[in-house]
Amino acid sequence: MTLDGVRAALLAGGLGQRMGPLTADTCKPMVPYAASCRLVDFSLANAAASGVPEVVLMSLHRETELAGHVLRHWDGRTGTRMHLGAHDRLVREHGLPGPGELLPARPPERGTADALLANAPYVFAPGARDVLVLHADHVYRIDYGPMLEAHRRSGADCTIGVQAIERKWVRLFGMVETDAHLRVLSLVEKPREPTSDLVFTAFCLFRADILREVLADLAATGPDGWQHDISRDVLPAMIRGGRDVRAHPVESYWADIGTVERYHDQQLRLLAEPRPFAAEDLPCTLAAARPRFAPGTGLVGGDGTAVVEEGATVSDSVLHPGARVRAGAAVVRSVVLPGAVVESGTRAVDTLVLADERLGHDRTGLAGLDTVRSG
Ligand SMILES: Nc1ncnc2c1ncn2[C@@H]1O[C@H](COP(=O)(O)OP(=O)(O)O[C@H]2O[C@H](CO)[C@@H](O)[C@H](O)[C@H]2O)[C@@H](O)[C@H]1O
Repeated sequence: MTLDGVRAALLAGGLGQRMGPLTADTCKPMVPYAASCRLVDFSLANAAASGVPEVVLMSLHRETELAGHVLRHWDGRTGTRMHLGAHDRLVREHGLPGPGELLPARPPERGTADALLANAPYVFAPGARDVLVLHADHVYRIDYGPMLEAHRRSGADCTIGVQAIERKWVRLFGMVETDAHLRVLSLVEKPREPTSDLVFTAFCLFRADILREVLADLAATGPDGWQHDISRDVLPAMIRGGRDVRAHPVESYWADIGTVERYHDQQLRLLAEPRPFAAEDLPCTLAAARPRFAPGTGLVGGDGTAVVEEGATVSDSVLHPGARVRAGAAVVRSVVLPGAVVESGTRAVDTLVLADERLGHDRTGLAGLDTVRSG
């Protein structure tokens, strides 16, 4: 099935400042994940598997690397075309810039709504009846088909993903209140004292004409009249203005990877039963071979791409392709990134082992990750 008349707009421009050393040399969407892929691959895999005809990549930082990855692995996959926004023609006619060269910089953007405005000629080009907003740092598996079906059946102006979570975490998200018919009554971004368990999963479907109109109205208030954000401005303006905004409950596993801690914890969560992903469902772009779940050991980059030497101990961990754990080393509840080496006689516990360090001492916990890089 294809999602006719849907164009996805992928938010992939955040700096990832809360990702610590993981984003020192790359942008957040390109951070390795789940022993098989990069963060951006999850939303792209969902789009491709759902039959979204076109995805507009809305990136800002380290665009060349991201654009190269997206074109190489995802352009044309199951018929889904990747569009690089303002850079699309340039890259398709002249190829990606060579080493040391950059794609032309774009003016700074203040929030997610600015990304839509800056990419308006591509997001709103003819052919899009609905715009599907996606994020490059979300780990989940979904078919957007049933969501589109509900959206079109209800005639909503916008349909947003929602998930019920523990009340104490709601303050970190956009909080949603609905009526019994799933009509959204309010969306409050990062509420201090939450009054609902429902949060916005941040992927949503807008009627393209309505989204364009609301963005134009907000832009007309001047640069300081709003916060340039989809959750803080666009959706509240629609709700206030009496537009029909509906909630689409997401029951399956969904995680937003915003911090180093989430990055660590949610990868270990992949190992817990019920497993959110089977190995064959993980997008695979880091190596040709799929990773495997090894009982007790964890998730290991496939077919010799991650090496656990004889006499090494690895438990409940994620080993990316190119990682090596030497004989006599122990890795416990840790994530070992591509190319990282854990030397003999050392213990890595509840931590991340980065690519450009050879871990030759004991380390427990995530604190101080910024200072242990040696590369
Ligand atoms: N100009 C730009 N161009 C391209 N990409 C950009 C961009 N500005 C930001 N982004 C990207 O868009 C995403 C949104 O990030 P924000 O930090 O604004 O929101 P947050 O993730 O906290 O909450 C949001 O996501 C949670 C769910 O995780 C919701 O509950 C909440 O309502 C919602 O605001 C990030 O992935 C960021 O990298």
